[in-house]
Amino acid sequence: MVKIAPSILSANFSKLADEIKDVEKAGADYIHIDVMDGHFVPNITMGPLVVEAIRPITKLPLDVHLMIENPDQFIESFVKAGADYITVHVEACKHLHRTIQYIRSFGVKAGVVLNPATPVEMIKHVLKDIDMVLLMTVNPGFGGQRFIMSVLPKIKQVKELIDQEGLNIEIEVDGGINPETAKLCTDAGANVLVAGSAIYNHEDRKKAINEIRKTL
Ligand SMILES: O=C(CO)[C@H](O)[C@H](O)COP(=O)(O)O
Ligand SMILES: [Co+2]
Repeated sequence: MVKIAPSILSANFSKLADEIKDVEKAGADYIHIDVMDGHFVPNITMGPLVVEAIRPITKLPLDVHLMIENPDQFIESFVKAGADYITVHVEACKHLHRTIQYIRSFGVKAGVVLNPATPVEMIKHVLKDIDMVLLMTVNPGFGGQRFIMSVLPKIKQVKELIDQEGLNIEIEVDGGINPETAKLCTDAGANVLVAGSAIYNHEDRKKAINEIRKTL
C-alpha cells in the first residue's frame, strides 16, 4: 500500500492546525515537515517549536525532513517535540552511521536522504541500520519545483538493493510529486510519496490525494 505524506511547506501557515486536520481527514498517511536552516539549503522554514505545536493536532506520524547543517545538534529537540521519523541528508552528515544510531537511540525511526546528484553508493553501508531512504526528486529548498526525471533509475537501484538484502525499508520520494509523476516513482519502487503543492494548492485536499492515488 502506497502512503501519501503531504508536505506542510505549501500549507497556509496562518491556519496550520486546520491545514493538518484537513489532510488527515482527506486520507493522508504521514505529515511531512520540511526543516530548513538557510545554510544547507537557501531557505528557512520551521524548527522544533513548530513540530511541538503540531504534535497534539494529529494522530498521524510526523515525518521530519532535516535540511540542516550539523543535524546531530538538533535531533534530541525534534525527538522531544514529537517526531516519529527523522531523516537526515547524507550530504550534511560527517559521520552518517553515528547520526543514524543517535536517532534510533531515542526509539525514533531513522532515514537517510539523497540529493538528486548524490549516488546511491553513499548509503550502501548503512542500509541495515535505517528505516527509510528518502530520494529527493528536486533540489531541496523550495516547494513547487519540477520533478527531476533522472532520479527514477536511483529509485530502482535502491529498491533492488533493499530486496537483495531482504530488508524492510520504506522508500520515500520528495519533490514535484503529482498525478503525472507519482506512478513513475511507485513503478520504480517508491512506497511513500511526499506531495506539497499538489495537495495544498488545491481547495479540496481529499480530491487532490485521490487524484494521485487513482493513478497508482
Ligand atoms: O523537501 C522539500 C523541498 O526541499 C519538500 O518536501 C518538497 O519540495 C515538497 O513540495 P512539492 O511537492 O511542492 O515539490
Ligand atoms: Co521534504
